Amino acid sequence: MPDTGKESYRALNGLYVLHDELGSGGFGKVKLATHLLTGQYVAIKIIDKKKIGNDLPRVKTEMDALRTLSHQNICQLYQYIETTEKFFIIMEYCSGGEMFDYIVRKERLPEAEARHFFRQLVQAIAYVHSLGYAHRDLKPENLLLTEELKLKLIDFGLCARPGGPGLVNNKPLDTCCGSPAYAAPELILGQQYLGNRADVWSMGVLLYALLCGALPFEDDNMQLLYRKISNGRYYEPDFLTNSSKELLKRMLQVDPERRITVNELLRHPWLNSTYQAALKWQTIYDKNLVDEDVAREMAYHYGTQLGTMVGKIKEWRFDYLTATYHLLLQLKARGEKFALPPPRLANNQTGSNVISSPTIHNSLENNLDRSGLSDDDEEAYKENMHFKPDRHIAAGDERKKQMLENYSPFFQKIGVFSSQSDESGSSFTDEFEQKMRISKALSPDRDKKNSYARAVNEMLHMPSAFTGRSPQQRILFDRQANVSASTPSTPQGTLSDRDSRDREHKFESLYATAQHNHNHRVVTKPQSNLGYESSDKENQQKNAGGTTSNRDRAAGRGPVRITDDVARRYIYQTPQRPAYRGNINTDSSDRRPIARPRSTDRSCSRPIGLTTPPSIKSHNSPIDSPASGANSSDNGSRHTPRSATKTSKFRTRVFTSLERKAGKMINMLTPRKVRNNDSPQIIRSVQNMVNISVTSSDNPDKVRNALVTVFMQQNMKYEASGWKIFAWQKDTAGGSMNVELEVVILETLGKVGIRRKRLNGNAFLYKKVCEQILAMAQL
Ligand SMILES: Nc1ncnc2c1ncn2[C@@H]1O[C@H](COP(=O)(O)OP(=O)(O)OP(=O)(O)O)[C@@H](O)[C@H]1O
Repeated sequence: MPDTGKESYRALNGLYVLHDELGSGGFGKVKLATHLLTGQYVAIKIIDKKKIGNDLPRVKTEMDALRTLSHQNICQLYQYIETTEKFFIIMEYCSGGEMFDYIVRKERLPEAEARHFFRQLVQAIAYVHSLGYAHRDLKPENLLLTEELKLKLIDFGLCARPGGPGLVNNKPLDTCCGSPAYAAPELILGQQYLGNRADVWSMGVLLYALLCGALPFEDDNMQLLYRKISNGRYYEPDFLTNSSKELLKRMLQVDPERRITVNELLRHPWLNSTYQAALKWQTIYDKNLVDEDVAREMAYHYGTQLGTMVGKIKEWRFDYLTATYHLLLQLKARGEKFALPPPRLANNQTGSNVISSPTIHNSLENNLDRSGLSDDDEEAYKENMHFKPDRHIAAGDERKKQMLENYSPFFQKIGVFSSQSDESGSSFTDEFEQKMRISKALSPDRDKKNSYARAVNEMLHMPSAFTGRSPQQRILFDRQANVSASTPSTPQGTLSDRDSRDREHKFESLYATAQHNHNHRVVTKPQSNLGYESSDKENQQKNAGGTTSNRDRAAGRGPVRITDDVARRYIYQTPQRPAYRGNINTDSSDRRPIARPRSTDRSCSRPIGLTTPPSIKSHNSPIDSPASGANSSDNGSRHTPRSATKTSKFRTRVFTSLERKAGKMINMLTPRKVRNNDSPQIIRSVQNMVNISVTSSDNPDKVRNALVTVFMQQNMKYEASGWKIFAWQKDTAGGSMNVELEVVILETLGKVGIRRKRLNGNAFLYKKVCEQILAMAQL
């Protein structure tokens, strides 16, 4: 049966609302989403089972690792859902984007800042190794940043745990994997190797990239690249300090036996220079400890005893409960309110005798050690905390249209709820969700709007299995009952001391809030202590007026005013001009969308020096993790390794930024609206934009034609749709790169701009292509 899209996402109904795409891999995509109960953003990796085929073990490997690993510098797994068609991996959302983009923006990092990031990477890797894992695919694309520029390691699809749980990483592996430019010599020579030693080499390459803005080993020719790596000779720029040079030398040591170990790294003077405290690599999360405040809040919401709730949390089932716990814990760590909607039952009592850690996460998580940053670094750091890469901004209007289609049920719900707003409590999302599912399951072919509306209506009158009352009756009951008398005390006081208005409106506005916030770009920053960056004047004005704050709204608290304006925003459309396609390849199989190839194992059995380059098919080691053992080699031809696409075209000063050359360092911005269906998107704010090139033209048609002409001249594959042009190109490592260029109008400058976006693939190639195209277009 064909994948009907929405149907295959049914498992998320009532739990999450999907938003823009954050990135994509060979097997699927990663989407931004809102966790409805807490109103917090999450990232959901959606993997299509049909597409992964024999690579299923890689997903299992990643899942096993993510379930085990929990560390402040590793992207936290929240929930895992498997359906017949898909895997949904729900994770912490890292809104700061990829480390790669950060380096690109800064060209190269000052030593203190490089140290600041590198310390966090070493912490993560020391922890990973301590649990017997090796990551084996370390590169800047797999390091994400949070809004606060905390580093988070992702992508454990290639990791190995050779010794099994709890054993030190000392059993040799022989599966060569990862990205060629980051691979250790012993890997590319096809020798057996120790995963932890190989990771240290890749970290050396990473450190070099941070400090120099270039890769130490790079060549278009794979054979030459391998030769350079196995010789271990690289260029040392003069600006590197002696201490940096010494550290790099020890990490990029060809002989793994002589290479610095992670333990030595932790104590190395370069890492600790100017820092007051030694590196704390241990995790701040202890699975045996549950935060009492958070558990109490959840117990209150779910109408159960505290002891029972703690027990449930400690099962770490990675279900919605686990996700809710982690998200609340994060809110608490940031010093924000973490209230859930009112309880389903108002008469449950608290338990006691709980092992709890009310302060541990809070105190540790907030104490990211910045003592090694100078005042200047700190300023630059703060400034960059507001940097957000392009891909995290609202996507085009086509997506808005799609969202309108996808989420019309939510508007149905909003309609019902707003008419009930005085009465509606917030304790019935579960029933609602259940009803929606039942309704959809029973009548998949019926008009969805009607079935949702009916479900909502029925739900409002459906007697609860617990109380026998319908939600409407229960709201009245809850109001009459003295809730505070039956609610447990918390360290902050009784629950009734809290903002009851927040609670009453919470569920009523959950669905509305998620969509409203997202579409109005009330950025639900996980790190909202940095201040809100709403671009929505309406919201800012409301804030100034002292009504519901953006923060409250972002957290799903407080009433959401649903105006016609909200609905209007959904109808902005991407200009639907007939798509015209490049003249290169008319074979439909070669058209967009091209899924980003994943990193994958590749065989290194053929040592360097042979005329035929090593195959990129995988071969497996019996010593390797059991999961990786099932990766069959024939799969290598199905999925081009993403890693192979990322690093081959790396020249000296690869990070030389296009924006810098143009003197137009520009930051992320929020798209507003389009003028009409035939006009490009209008960008109002031009402050700090990084992903937009300003042209000298005020004629969008001319700019678009110029771009298309260059694509044609260059014989590049492209496809134009409306004001967007998608292009893709193969790189020497066998992968590909996809770029999107969009013609936009920069309102304040009165000029046409070109918004660039790397959809997937080799980041370095992306930069090069963008530079070439824009230079040739002479705009
Ligand atoms: N938690 C997250 N928060 C924000 N963005 C994310 C998150 N996880 C992934 N992304 C984005 O999605 C992209 C793809 O993610 P990821 O590398 O995990 O996919 P993949 O399919 O495993 O890719 P690969 O081909 O490298 O195996 C990342 O490069 C990143 O830009």
